[in-house]
This record gives sequence, structure tokens and C-alpha cells, in this order.
Amino acid sequence: MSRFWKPGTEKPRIIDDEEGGVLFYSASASSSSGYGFSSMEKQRQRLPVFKYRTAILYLVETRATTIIVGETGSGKTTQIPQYLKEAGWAEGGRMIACTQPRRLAVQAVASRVAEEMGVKLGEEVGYTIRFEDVTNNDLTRVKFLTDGVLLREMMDDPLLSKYSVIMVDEAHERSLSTDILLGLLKKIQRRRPELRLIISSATIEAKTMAAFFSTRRHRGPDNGPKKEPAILSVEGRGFSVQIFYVEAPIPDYLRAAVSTVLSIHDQEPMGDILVFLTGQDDIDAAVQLITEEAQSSRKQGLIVLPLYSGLPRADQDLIFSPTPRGKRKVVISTNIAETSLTLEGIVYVVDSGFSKQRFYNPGFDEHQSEITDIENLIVAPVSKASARQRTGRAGRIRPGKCYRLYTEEYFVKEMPAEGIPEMQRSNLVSCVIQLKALGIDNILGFDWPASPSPEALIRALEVLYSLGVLDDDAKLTSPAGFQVAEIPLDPMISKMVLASVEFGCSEEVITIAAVLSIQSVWFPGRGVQKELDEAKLRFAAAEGDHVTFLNVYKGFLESGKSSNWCHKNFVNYHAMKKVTEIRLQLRRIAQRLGIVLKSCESDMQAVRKAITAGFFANACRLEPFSHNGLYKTIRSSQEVYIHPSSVLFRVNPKWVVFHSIVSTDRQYMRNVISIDPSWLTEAAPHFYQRQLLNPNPSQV
Ligand SMILES: Nc1ncnc2c1ncn2[C@@H]1O[C@H](COP(=O)(O)OP(=O)(O)OP(=O)(O)O)[C@@H](O)[C@H]1O
Repeated sequence: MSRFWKPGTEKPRIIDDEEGGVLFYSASASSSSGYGFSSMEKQRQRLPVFKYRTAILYLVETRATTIIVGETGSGKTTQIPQYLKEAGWAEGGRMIACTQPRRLAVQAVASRVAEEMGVKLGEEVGYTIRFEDVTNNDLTRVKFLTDGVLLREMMDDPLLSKYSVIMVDEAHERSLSTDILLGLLKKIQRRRPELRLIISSATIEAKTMAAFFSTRRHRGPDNGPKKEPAILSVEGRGFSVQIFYVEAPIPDYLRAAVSTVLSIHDQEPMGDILVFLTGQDDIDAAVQLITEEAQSSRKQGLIVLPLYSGLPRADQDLIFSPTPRGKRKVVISTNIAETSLTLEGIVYVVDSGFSKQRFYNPGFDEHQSEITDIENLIVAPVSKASARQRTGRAGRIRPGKCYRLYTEEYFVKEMPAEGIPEMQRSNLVSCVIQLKALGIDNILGFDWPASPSPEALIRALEVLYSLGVLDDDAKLTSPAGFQVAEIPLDPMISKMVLASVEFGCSEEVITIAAVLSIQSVWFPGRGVQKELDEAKLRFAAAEGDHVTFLNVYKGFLESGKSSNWCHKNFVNYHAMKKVTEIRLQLRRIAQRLGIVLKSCESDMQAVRKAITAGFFANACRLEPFSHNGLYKTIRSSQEVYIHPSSVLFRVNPKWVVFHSIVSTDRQYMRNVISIDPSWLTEAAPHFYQRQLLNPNPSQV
């Protein structure tokens, strides 16, 4: 590998100065080394963060907010909640919360901490992610949860009064929910001086966080903890990771990742490999290429596994299971494996330098070329912070190597230090409704860690107004607005569910809502695309994908929820089980909200009308005389196509609404249903003036 790769020269950076009235605390810690710890306790004590145990507990005792910056693998996530528990912060019925941006990390870290504490997961240590609560009201003292779930908890308990300490982990990721949460926690702190916050971040971004939480402008009474945040820098990482860069830029990261994996397998000692690519498409392609190459060159011993968020639980479990002797596991993942995960056997990391990122530009200027109006996911270069996190997945249990598929010069000179906060590149419809539901009326004046653009906020307000969720004074409408906020789904899906009552099809629409909450009902078509397409045809409905999902669900029920049936029909059994579970939970929520549950039997027009009532903002019209299936969105004339995975691909009905957009070479609509344009004006008269819907006469 040495001809292709150049070792990196970067040294770790550490904060250790005093600046701007914020305390920077630093102490030295040596890296851990050696193998074969005799017990879990010793293993815990070898982590760099252990040297800071007293300092952390002192700061939490004396400061309202403590910001902890630590290298990846130093032990922040798994140890700090345990230190807090040991120090008594979970006594007297109180709880310690630790949030993560990603569901997979929540589950993995909670399992690890339960194991370290020697308790059963779901009792003293538990976790909650959307649609999955593994906690016990009486027993759970340390709870891991996504930041989105903690936001939801605020609806029932606005001051989060059951928590004594809330640790917001991986704050440097600046996910949309993390930023909303930080803004709200700052408000809660003013009402609950006894609440302690720990913000844990892997980067220097800590200074921005400290400035945000600095309360010097509004100092309260001088009792209780000091209000100025402290920054604690935890030095030291698990084991050393040697970084290699390519010598010259590479044209195709997918092929380069595949050949790097095969070279590692050829030339490097045993140890598992973790590869970071961008999404299910390139991950499935890489899995196939590596498997084929390994077969054709008779390379033995490779187990190649994909990892992305929609993967069924059983497949995720394979990632965590020990690698059989004499074998080498290759995990090919999106950025969900980037933070907080420890995959035990990983020694080698291959970083493509790319990830799929949300992108949204709500600009109102007609001449602006990049207006998208509709949020989509695009493949974009990652930041240095992400690159370091990826490198950190090696070296957690033993020394490792990281192969970066970009040059060192690019890393040093061009790669941005931090990503742009998600808040500034997302559609804010969900964010605005959550804040409104929490009684925050002045959204534009809200104290954000990073202000979103006023245009994005205005667009969100406009959509919510058209959905009938906000009234003329931008307050939640009653009951519709409150009901939409209460349903833990994207507001457009929630609105579709509410509208289904009017059309008498709530049972069907709840099934559709459940399917839209999972990644896909189909089994990934690795190497069997033709068979998968044929299976899809058996369920295909002329109306579109949503009705097709109803057919699949019906077939699944009629088979007695049989895994055999799923296997034969290329339907993902675990996904269908999840749909059934989510459906049950949504029915319960619907009943609580007084929604009448009713089936429309075979009246699919009713179902399509309900979908339109939620998704009218995503309406598109086929371009007159289009031979290649070109559609334009009604609102912003954006060019889009039906995704090849849709049952309407090549059918191209004149008018459609879609659920989401994915960008590859083009912008593709996923989950598409045909509609009648008159339903748009019925559903959202304010949003669609009639003339918008009339095709340009010169084109017809
Ligand atoms: N499931 C596991 N199996 C074995 N060791 C683990 C496991 N989870 C964590 N560890 C050990 O604990 C160390 C610290 O993990 P932890 O997640 O607390 O680090 P961290 O500082 O939060 O890092 P990051 O920010 O990268 O997640 C790991 O490097 C590893 O040595």
C-alpha cells in the first residue's frame, strides 16, 4: 500500500488557555495502552476521561453549564453519565439524560453502559428513540435518548423536571434537533437554576457554545451554581491511529474505497475494516463490488456488511457481533457510524470524505439559480470535524490505521473545519411547529445557537399556515394545530393523517404514515434487481407508491405476517414488523386525539385526497411534450423526475405529489402518487391560486 499512500503529519490540538471570561480547564492525561484488561472496572479506569472524573464532578457541582471537549474515544459518552450516577445525581427519584443525534448510537451506547454497570438494559439504564421506549418509569435512572425525543418530552414536561443533569452529546454535529434543544435548555435553565447541563463536543466549537450559554448579559441572583459556563478539555485518546492520505486526488471514491479494502485485506494483518460512503445506493454497490472481486480473485475470509439507518435490526446486530476467527469483517456505512459507536473489531477505517447532507435554499429571488424550496439530500464533502470522528472509529480497542481518500493538502487547506449547522440548511417546518407547541411565539426572535435564515422561517410559517396548523396570528390552531404537533411525525404526514378523517380513510392513511416512517418495505435488491422489480409489479397500483404500500401491507396481513411470504415477495420482514408496531402506536395516538378510525375499503380516491391534503406543497406537473419524464414543482418550477424505484417510473401521470426528493445525477421524487389538480386548490386555497395550476397556454 505504501506506493499509493502518504502518512499524515497532523498533531492533536488541545484547548488550554483562558479567554473571554470563560474558564478553560486542562489537565494532562496519558493515553491508554496495552491489551487484555482484567476487568470492566480496570478498562473504565484506563480511559483518558477517568483522570478528569473529579474535575468533571466539581464543575458540574459548581457550574450551571459545563462544556466538555474531548478527543474521540476518550470516554465522554459512556463514562460521564456513570460518574454522575455514582456521585448521586440520580438519587431522590431524579434522572440523568444523555442525548445523541442518532438512534443507532443511542441504542449502542445504552447497551454498553448497561453492560459496564452490570444491569439489565431497560431497568436502571434505558433508552428511548422514536417509536421505541426501553425504559422503566420506576427503575430507570440513566437514560439515553435522541435529542428529538427529548424535545418531544418537553411537550408534556416543559421544564424537563425529572432530569437533574442533561448531557447533550456530540453537540459539534449541530443537528437541527440539537440546536433547538440547546436554545430551549438555555431558557429552561433560567427557570430551573438547579438543572445542570453538560455539552459535550469533539471540537473547538466549544468556544461558540460557551459564548451562547454565557449569561453575563442577564445575571440572576448570586446563589446557586455559577452561571458562566466552564470548558473542560479532556486530553488523550484511546489508542494511536496512523493516518494515510492519497498522493493525488482520486476521480471515483467508490472504486477507490473498494480497491483500498481489497489491498488492506491482501497486505495488512487481521482486523476489521469500516468504510464511510454516503448512502444506501453507493453502499450496496460497494458491497456487491467487493463481494464479486473477492470471489473472482479467490480472496477468502471477507464478510461484507452494509450499515445505514433503515437497515433492519437483525442486520444491524450482525455489525456488532464478534467476527469469527480467521475472518475479516468489512462494514460499509453512511455517517451513522461516525459518532459514539464502538465496533469492537475495527482496526482500519477508509474515509471517502463525502456524506449525504441536507440542503435547502428557500430564497425568494426569482433570479437566484440555486433556489430549491424543497429540501433534498446531496452528496457533499465532509468537514474536518467529521473526518476526525471517522478516524476515531479505529483505535478504540487497539491501535489502528485510517486511509483518507483525499490528499493531505486538501485536508489541511480546503476542508472546512466545521460543517454548516443543519439549522441553516434545512426546511424548518418541523422545527417551527415544535417551538410553537412549546409556546414560543416569537420564532424570529428566538435565541438560536445559529440563526436560521428569515426566508426559511417565513417559508415554514407559510407552509404551516396553508396546512391549517397556524392561524392569522401565527398561533397554533385548535384543535388541528395542536393535534399535528402532538403526532410524532413530520407535520405534512400528521396533516395527512388528520385529513383522512374527513375522507373516511384513517385506517389506510395510518398504514401509509407508518410505511413513510421507515426506510423501505422492500428487501435491498443486491444482485437481484430484476426479481425485486418483478415482485414489485405484483403489488403495483396504478395510483402510485402509497397505494402500492397498502397492497403490500394487506398481503402481509393475509399471509398471517409470515416471514416466508416476505422472503418470496422481496418484502423486508423486519421492516413490515416495524410498520405494524408503528401503526399500532399511531392508532393509539389517534384515539387519544379523538380521531375517528375508519376504513374506506377500496376507495383509493379518498386516500389520494388525504395525501394531497398533507403534501400539496410537493405538487408537480409533467412538462407538456416532455419525452423524458421531466416534471416541475408548481411552487418553484424546480426540475424533478420520478425515481426509478417508484411504481410510477415511466408511467408519468400528469399531476403528482411526492414524499421526498433524493439527488444523484438529477433530483428524483420518491414515493409518488397521482392526483387531480383540483384537489390542490381544495386542500390549500391560500397556497395555490388557480392561475398557478393552469398550464401555460403557449406550451399546450
Ligand atoms: N461496545 C463496546 N465494546 C468495547 N469497548 C467499548 C464499547 N463501547 C465503548 N468502549 C470503550 O470505551 C471507549 C470510549 O467510548 P466512548 O463512546 O465513551 O467515547 P467518546 O469519548 O464518547 O468518543 P466519541 O465521541 O468518539 O463517541 C472506547 O474507545 C472503547 O475503548
